[in-house]
Amino acid sequence: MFKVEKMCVGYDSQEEILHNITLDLDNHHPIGILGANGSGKSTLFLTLVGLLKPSKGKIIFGDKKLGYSKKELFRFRQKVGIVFQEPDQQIFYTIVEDDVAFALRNLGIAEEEIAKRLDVAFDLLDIQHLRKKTIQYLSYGQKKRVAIASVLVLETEWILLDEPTAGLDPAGRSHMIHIIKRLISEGKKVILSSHDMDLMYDICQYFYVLKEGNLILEGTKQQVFLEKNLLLDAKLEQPWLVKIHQQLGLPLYQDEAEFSKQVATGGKHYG
Ligand SMILES: Nc1ncnc2c1ncn2[C@@H]1O[C@H](COP(=O)(O)OP(=O)(O)OP(=O)(O)O)[C@@H](O)[C@H]1O
Repeated sequence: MFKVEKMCVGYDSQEEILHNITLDLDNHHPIGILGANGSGKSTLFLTLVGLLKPSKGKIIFGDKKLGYSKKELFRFRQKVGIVFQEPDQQIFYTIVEDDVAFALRNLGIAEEEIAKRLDVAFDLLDIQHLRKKTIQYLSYGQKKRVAIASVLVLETEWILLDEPTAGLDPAGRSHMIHIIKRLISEGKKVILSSHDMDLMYDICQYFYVLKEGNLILEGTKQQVFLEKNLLLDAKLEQPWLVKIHQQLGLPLYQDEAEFSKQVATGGKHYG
């Protein structure tokens, strides 16, 4: 069980950033947290992994209220991993493979097992060729993939990805989408945060929309993306596929692939 109940969060006691947030993260994977700049997505993620402590409310994980002792957080982080928006926030070592192995060595995992996990992660992220490189000289997109690798090797049940495509060029963005879809198909429970509406529509099944630290909308694709005015109010746009649906009266397709298939087969469901 992974739930959030009536949670308020601030960085200090003066200003509350998240207000009365309730989330049920167990159903409808993958989950998308939508919100404009400054709406509180990163703050929510920091709280979901126990780096920030709610001033009110609670997080429930596996039937228990999350505790904040070192021991409890250590155990929790074996289950829930986070990839920060800025890769530099989670890079500690100079050489890629040392950095990715860092947490595993801290956990006392055998070198043979570490080598195996690194290989799997490097293959998945297509960064085998970077393993001996100095991280400092990598491109932003390459650093992002290294940051994901360092979380993947922990083999957590959950992965939180904060703005995974921010700062990537179109090729980097497509590659990142491919990586996220692979993670999902391999059974990871993924929570994404982004204001990239097309990406979120394509990947996620259930959505929470934040506006100025308040949860203003939640639901499935149908329930969230047809709420044009609420989305605009949250400074978000409808995904292009939804705009087409509304402008042409087409059915709301699950994703681009379904849309293309319908168009190619003569759109038998139109009108
Ligand atoms: N370390 C901090 N100390 C104090 N306030 C902070 C801190 N980090 C973020 N904030 C404030 O919290 C609010 C929410 O910021 P947050 O980074 O969570 O939003 P976001 O939705 O992730 O934005 P973005 O899309 O720009 O990354 C903002 O008003 C921001 O100024």
